Amino acid sequence: MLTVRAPATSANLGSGFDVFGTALERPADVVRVERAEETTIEMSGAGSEFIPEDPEKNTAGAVAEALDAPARIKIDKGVRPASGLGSSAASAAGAALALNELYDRGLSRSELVPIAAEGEALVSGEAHEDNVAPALLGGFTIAAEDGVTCVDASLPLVVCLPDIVVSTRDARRVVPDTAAVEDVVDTVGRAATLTVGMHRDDPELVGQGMEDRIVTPARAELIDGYDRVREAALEAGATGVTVSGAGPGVIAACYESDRREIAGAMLDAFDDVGVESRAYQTRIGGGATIH
Ligand SMILES: Nc1ncnc2c1ncn2[C@@H]1O[C@H](COP(=O)(O)OP(=O)(O)OP(=O)(O)O)[C@@H](O)[C@H]1O
Ligand SMILES: N[C@@H](CCO)C(=O)O
Repeated sequence: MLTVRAPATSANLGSGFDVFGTALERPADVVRVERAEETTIEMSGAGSEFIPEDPEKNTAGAVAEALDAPARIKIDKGVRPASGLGSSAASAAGAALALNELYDRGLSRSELVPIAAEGEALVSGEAHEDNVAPALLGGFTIAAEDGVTCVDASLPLVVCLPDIVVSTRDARRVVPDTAAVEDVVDTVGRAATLTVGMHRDDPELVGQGMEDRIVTPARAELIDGYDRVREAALEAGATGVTVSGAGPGVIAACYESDRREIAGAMLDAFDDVGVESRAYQTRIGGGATIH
């Protein structure tokens, strides 16, 4: 079978709601495909018992449909669903790259972004591209109306995933409909700072740019212990902390030398509020790869 490894991703990064995303070096989904008369999906791995194998309800199935590429698809989940680590997007991006190759469709990775986003539309109601873009292209991505821009960054990160489920669909319901002009001005400044920080692989600038007054405060309410975990990470040396994607994952930017201490502090802080969690010491990585 043709095999693709598709990385977890972290969307928004605070100031870039529905626009910014980064590929993570780990964890990842492994998607295997072979030609078939009709699409079937077999799931295994992290949280796979909660993911429908019906192609009409699975992000990989939506991609097979969009590419008119029926296949037997096997997905080994490294990324638990409803995590804020782009679980649904990893399978969609992996399937898009794999089926494009299997059927010789000849589409570029950029052209596959809107196709993989069909999978996101299936599960969250909107075809936002901020997870599938980095999952396909790697690095730090800016998914805007006019297309995706990619920066080849490799900043160290810690992502802590509590044993809480927050679905993207639910987390989108708490996003405010309006924002005060001064908050929009603050967001523009922070988003610009973060973008420069990514170009320079500068943890301080990226950390400053991860602050957000508009979407993150509403989402933080859905994550038990968020404020405590954020404080603990900052005290341990994180340069910025925010909700990863729609949550419940929490992401910290940092220097490599502080990663281990930050991971421990975040785990302890979740533990203090009675929530089990696991931490990934990772960095911004590349996009999906064919094996
Ligand atoms: N192949 C798939 N992998 C993961 N989740 C899937 C897949 N197909 C369908 N789903 C469904 O998508 C939902 C998980 O997607 P959701 O967007 O809520 O989480 P996420 O991708 O981990 O988070 P985020 O987008 O915030 O990073 C679950 O309801 C799950 O059953
Ligand atoms: N930008 C999306 C990412 C989650 O899939 C959100 O925050 O809702």
